[in-house]
Amino acid sequence: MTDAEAALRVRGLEMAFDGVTVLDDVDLEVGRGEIHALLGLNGSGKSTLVKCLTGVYAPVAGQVEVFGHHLPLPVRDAAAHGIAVVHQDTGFVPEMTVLENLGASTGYGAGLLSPVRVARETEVYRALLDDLGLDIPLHAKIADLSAADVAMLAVVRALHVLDSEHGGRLFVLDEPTATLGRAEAEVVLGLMRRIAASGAGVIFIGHRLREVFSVCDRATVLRDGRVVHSGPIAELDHNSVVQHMLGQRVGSFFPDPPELGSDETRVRISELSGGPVREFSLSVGSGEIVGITGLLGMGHEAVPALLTGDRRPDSGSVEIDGRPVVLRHPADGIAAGIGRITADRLREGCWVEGSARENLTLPVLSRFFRGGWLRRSAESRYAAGLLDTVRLHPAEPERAMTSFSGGNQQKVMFAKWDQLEPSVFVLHEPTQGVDPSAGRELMDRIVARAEAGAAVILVSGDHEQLVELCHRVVVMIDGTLATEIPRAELSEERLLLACSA
Ligand SMILES: Nc1ncnc2c1ncn2[C@@H]1O[C@H](COP(=O)(O)OP(=O)(O)OP(=O)(O)O)[C@@H](O)[C@H]1O
Repeated sequence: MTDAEAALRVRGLEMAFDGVTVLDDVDLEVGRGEIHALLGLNGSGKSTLVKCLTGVYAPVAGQVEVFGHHLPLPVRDAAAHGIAVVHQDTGFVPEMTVLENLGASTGYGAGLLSPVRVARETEVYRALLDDLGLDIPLHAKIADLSAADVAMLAVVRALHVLDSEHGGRLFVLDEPTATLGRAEAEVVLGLMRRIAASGAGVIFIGHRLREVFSVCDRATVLRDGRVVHSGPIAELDHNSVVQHMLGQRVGSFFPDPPELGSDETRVRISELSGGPVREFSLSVGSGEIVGITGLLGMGHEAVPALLTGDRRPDSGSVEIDGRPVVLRHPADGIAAGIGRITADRLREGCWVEGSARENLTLPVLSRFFRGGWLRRSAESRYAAGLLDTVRLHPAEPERAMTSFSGGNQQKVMFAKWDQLEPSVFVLHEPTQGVDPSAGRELMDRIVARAEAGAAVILVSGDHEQLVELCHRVVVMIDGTLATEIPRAELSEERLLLACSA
């Protein structure tokens, strides 16, 4: 690649946390107009590399060139150098409105004598959202939006930086589609193609390899902080990518669901209504894995909160093992034996300021008190054991959640709920942000939980996962159950058709 063709050149990048090397002599080249996949298992160093490019972290050594300009390290004011990023953690302030969040990120009205120009900001962002076909109210609070809308807004914000006077040209997307259904992910992928076609360099970090293959030109694979492969995407396939990530051959990416032994109903949901969900009925048997899906906004993403007491239903009933359960509060769900993995781990379900131990033992803390004293070492040993069950290495329970990679945070959340051996396990996008190998491990655990007798409800926009893992899948349209597809008839095409019917 000549100087004129390169959007980004990274040479010999080194980064360490507390003396532990996490990026080791990393080279990366991204051309103008190219979409470049940055791939690797959870914790392989992808996000850290991006954070070095944006100045969040100061690398120990290395060189970074953007469009032929050598950037002194640590990078300062990445946007001014033309680098726009959508991070996994969007950093939006939940209590502020969409407009306030977007405006704050580009510094409107930041000076003493430059008041916030609400009308102008509204106009600019309305036009950007309209351009992308997004119907997100600018005056809604971020906290009230779905995870998918928030992901889209993060792209809008980065796009605005690219369009701004800073004139950004290198667009980095760190798992922008992780919480999105297929149709919504397509919007983001389409946006990436447009940005690349305009001559920008695009780095795409994602674990959904189908998306990577559909949109990327070249790929670089990191393993334990080192580049183990870099080249055209056409030279790779699903298996070879995963082999590069793992450094060894892998088996299937999905386990089969367990054989169904009995037709005993574990959970019966009858005419449940609340939020966008209307008169939703579903029965799931012991050992059964049932998927719920739909296009964004069709109500499937609101079902988990109704089933776990996070949102009080307006009407309808839920029975577990023939006994009615009242779901007014999350504690009601836990008491009834309902476990829940939330789709948005940073906002719900995870205490990000806490350690892995504090997160893991929260639901069972009383077990570790003796004579009014917390037996910290027993608690810590127990937490380490749980980390081992999800093969999280290193199994260091005292580490802050913020220092775990996104996929490893998801593993901690899984272990937290799985330890309670729920009789109904409601999983909302359980493998989002998890690499294919760790995803397989989590899915094995899901199957094991079903084999142990739980009714598993898998709410997901990942059609491939639903097809492989579920005994049947129900599709929601306009808040109600529209179609039910048995395993024998399940295919991604069938699901897509049912969702868009
Ligand atoms: N602030 C931090 N302090 C200490 N260690 C960190 C910190 N941030 C990341 N790490 C460690 O650096 C390594 C690389 O993490 P990074 O988040 O870059 O991985 P990743 O490839 O982006 O993973 P994922 O796909 O799960 O997002 C991991 O071992 C992680 O635990």
